[in-house]
Amino acid sequence: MVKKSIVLIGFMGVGKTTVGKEIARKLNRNFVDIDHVIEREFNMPTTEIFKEYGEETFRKKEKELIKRYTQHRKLVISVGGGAFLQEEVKYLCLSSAVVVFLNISWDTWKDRIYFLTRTRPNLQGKSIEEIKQLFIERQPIYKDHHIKIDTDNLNIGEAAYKVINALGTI
Ligand SMILES: Nc1ncnc2c1ncn2[C@@H]1O[C@H](COP(=O)(O)OP(=O)(O)O)[C@@H](O)[C@H]1O
Ligand SMILES: O=C(O)C1=C[C@@H](OP(=O)(O)O)[C@@H](O)[C@H](O)C1
Ligand SMILES: [Mg+2]
Repeated sequence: MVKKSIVLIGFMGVGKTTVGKEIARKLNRNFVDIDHVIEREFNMPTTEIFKEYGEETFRKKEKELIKRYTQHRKLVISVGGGAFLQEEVKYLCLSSAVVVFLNISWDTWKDRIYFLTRTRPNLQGKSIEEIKQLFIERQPIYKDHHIKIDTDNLNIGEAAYKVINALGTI
């Protein structure tokens, strides 16, 4: 098994946090969810950070923390769906970790929307058409990765298993 840290990327709600936790449990590694670390540092949920300080401040902190955690080996790290908007973050992850893109189709994703809007500032106040547009616009930022896993029709355990299997092949 690779000794590098594993970084999970993909659109909001694809399962980076839940699947990441499960991968870490199965591999007996420590798990870091960058959004959770940011929320702990600001002592408020992401939605409040966006409202109080703005997205730019959030992105700055996100980059700082990703820089810190990608220096470690053997972690499983879930980054937010917008982290790869920052070229430096993308470069840091690709050069020091194994980047796993969790992929989901729009058809599967749209059935999850009701679980997500309350906690995702970038979905709030948007119509389904606008969210679909964001989903499409975001796809290019995930195109650089080491492993791609299609998660449609997989439950959380199956998705974690598929990632671990793929890690064994590189
Ligand atoms: N493979 C899956 N099948 C069904 N539901 C899932 C799957 N992966 C994640 N979920 C659910 O989708 C929601 C968002 O998952 P989460 O891990 O927070 O996504 P992300 O961190 O990518 O934003 C949660 O309610 C989670 O339980
Ligand atoms: O895609 C985005 O812009 C964001 C995704 C969120 O993480 P998840 O991808 O874990 O939902 C979180 O970092 C923040 O709300 C911004
Ligand atoms: Mg998450």
